[in-house]
Amino acid sequence: VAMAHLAWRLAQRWCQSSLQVISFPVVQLHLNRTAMRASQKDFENAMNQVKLLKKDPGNEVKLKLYSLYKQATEGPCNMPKPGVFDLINKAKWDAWNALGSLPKETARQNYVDLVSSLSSSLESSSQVEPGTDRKSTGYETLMVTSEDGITKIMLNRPTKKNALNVEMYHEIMHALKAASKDDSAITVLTGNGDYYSSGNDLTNFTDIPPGGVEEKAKNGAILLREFVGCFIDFPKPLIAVVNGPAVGISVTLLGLFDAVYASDRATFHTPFSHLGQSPEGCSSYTFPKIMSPAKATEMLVFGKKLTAGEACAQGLVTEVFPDSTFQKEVWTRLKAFAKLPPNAMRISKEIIRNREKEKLHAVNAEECSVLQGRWLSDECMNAVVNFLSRKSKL
Ligand SMILES: CCCCCC/C=C/C(=O)SCCNC(=O)CCNC(=O)[C@H](O)C(C)(C)COP(=O)(O)OP(=O)(O)OC[C@H]1O[C@@H](n2cnc3c(N)ncnc32)[C@H](O)[C@@H]1OP(=O)(O)O
Repeated sequence: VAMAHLAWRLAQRWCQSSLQVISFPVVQLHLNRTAMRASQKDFENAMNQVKLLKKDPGNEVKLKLYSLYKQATEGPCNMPKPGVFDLINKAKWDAWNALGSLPKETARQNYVDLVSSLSSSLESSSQVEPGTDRKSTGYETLMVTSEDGITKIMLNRPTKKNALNVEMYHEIMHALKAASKDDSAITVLTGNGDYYSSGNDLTNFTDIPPGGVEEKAKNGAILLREFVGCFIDFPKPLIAVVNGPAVGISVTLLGLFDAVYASDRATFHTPFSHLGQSPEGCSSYTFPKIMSPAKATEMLVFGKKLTAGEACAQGLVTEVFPDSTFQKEVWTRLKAFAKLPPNAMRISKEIIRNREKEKLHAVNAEECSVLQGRWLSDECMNAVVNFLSRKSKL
């Protein structure tokens, strides 16, 4: 009842503000309007043009762009309809669904035409030369780039401290799968803005499906297991560039990375007991191994927050850098790593990880099953309600 009440209050608030946060599909390159039928290149150029618009075209246009983009890339909407309280995703779903069986080619052309009309009415900030970088397309919660042998996956919800919403979980899995197959030598995860990540987006708990909270918890456990599984199985060196504070699942996952570089501004906090929850990301296994059972207990059970220096002393962080030189020093180092023979790095990682893989998957399954129960507990529900009704922060 408390959750439903809260969700309703959130819905009322979001009615006024939610559409402000609908983000654009992204990509690159500039517009070519010579062909009658829009080519894939025209489409990509148009997507980049959208990204460069200086002025916000308004929610209605953004929804139109979103729906045409989805129709052009995925065809008719066959996603389940989001719940009534999930206002942003429902607005997006409605717009996409309204396009019915519009052919992909027509959607692509309409997208290009719409962007063209916007570009002439709204000044764009700059032109990006074709092919100057390799930003990946279509992510709403991430910025993914690939250059110098490094695929960089940047969490990109800075106004929400890079909290992981359901879409971000899916996009990270997608980006990791793509990175595992691309020609980069190493993969980096980092955050945009002042936080690395504030962990699970606590509003994930408010969108209750028709099957109720039990179904929500079950779906959450399935998603979490698949998500963590992607980190367990990732085949290339995976490096975390922890640019600021990290909370919850963004901390626990660090035990599955091959190296962790942190700014001295970063902190590491897993307040699971405070939230009525329990450890995930295989941390119930990796943390005691990395830092001793007692130190792991201080973090995972008592919620002790570590500074970057402390996390380094405990072995969770590989090296700490002053914030003022963090990016420069870390990326210089990463570029040097990326020049090493990629197959040798991959095979060396494999031989290290293979010893543990089965165990890690078993731990992941158990943690998800325990968490599924925790999410249904009063302790957890009260903690989430308190955060969302602004009664508490970490
Ligand atoms: C499929 C499900 C898998 C679940 C896996 C299990 C994972 C577990 C975890 O990760 S547990 C950790 C959960 N995270 C938290 O409890 C953090 C909650 N956030 C905070 O305590 C604070 O926001 C803060 C300390 C991170 C930052 O505080 P402050 O600097 O004062 O900023 P704001 O609080 O004003 O935050 C700005 C803006 O971001 C929103 N926000 C921040 N973190 C989260 C979050 N985790 N979930 C949802 N929203 C978050 C915050 O509400 C503000 O939004 P607003 O501007 O008010 O719209």
